[in-house]
Amino acid sequence: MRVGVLGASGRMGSTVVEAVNGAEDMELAAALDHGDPLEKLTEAGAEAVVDFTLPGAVMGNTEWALKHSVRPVVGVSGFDAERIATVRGWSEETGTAAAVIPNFSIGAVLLMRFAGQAAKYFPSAEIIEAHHPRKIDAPSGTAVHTARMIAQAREGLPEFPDATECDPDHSRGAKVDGVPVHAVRATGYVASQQVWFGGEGERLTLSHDSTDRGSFMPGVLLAVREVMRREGLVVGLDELLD
Ligand SMILES: NC(=O)C1=CN([C@@H]2O[C@H](COP(=O)(O)OP(=O)(O)OC[C@H]3O[C@@H](n4cnc5c(N)ncnc54)[C@H](OP(=O)(O)O)[C@@H]3O)[C@@H](O)[C@H]2O)C=CC1
Ligand SMILES: O=C(O)C1=N[C@H](C(=O)O)C[C@H](O)C1
Repeated sequence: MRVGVLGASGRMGSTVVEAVNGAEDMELAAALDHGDPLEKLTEAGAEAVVDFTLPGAVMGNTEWALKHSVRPVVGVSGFDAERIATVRGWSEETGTAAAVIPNFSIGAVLLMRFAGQAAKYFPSAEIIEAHHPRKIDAPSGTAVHTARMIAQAREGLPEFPDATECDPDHSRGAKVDGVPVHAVRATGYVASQQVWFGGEGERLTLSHDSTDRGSFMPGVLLAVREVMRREGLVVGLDELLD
């Protein structure tokens, strides 16, 4: 299969270029970055395109890819429910499959799955995510997706207990789908996340660390293979794991 990469000079994009070049069933059709015309994808016969640009660029790229029958595998963060609905609409309209994957690392995906499983058993839950200081968005896409899974699993249950009345500096974190999320940006981190659950007389902590961007590559290659044989929109790698 012929695969294009957008954001190919970036931290993730350059790692994806290496991974595609190393995959026996894939050929790198085009490696594009800022200023390169998207037409190069169709000229090079790309069937799928992996997008690791930035939140401000990704929607235009995805619309273009879908309208030109190039299947997008989107790794860029910042996908709220509205963006997902828009991409689903384009995918349905064009009959072209797509994938939006908030986190390609198997460990992070399992953490999210376990958080969804645990959520209904605990009255309290908070998310702490930590990333390298060059990340431009907060909270992380992974934290947003995790919060959504926790909120879905807790539908109909009481709100988290919290007596805070005064918090002018938002020390209690951002509320994403009602779940407090705390974002750390610090040298030495690639991508880490913890979910803290609290119950009467007990605590459960789920913790995951990506220490190298190689951790995302098996998931990227899996998503490319799957988007080539599926229809519609896939959201999250969880759907693609056995
Ligand atoms: N889903 C997942 O598992 C993961 C997702 N991410 C997400 O991926 C995204 C990229 O992260 P990262 O690689 O660290 O970021 P980088 O800033 O290192 O890379 C982004 C690259 O995209 C380029 N770019 C920006 N706009 C365009 C455009 N319109 N067309 C083509 N290229 C463009 C940038 O160029 P320039 O610098 O010139 O602007 C840069 O080379 C982020 O949203 C991040 O959160 C990251 C890791 C894992
Ligand atoms: O910017 C990053 O580095 C990462 N971004 C994604 C996110 O926002 O969740 C995935 C991973 O956490 C790394």
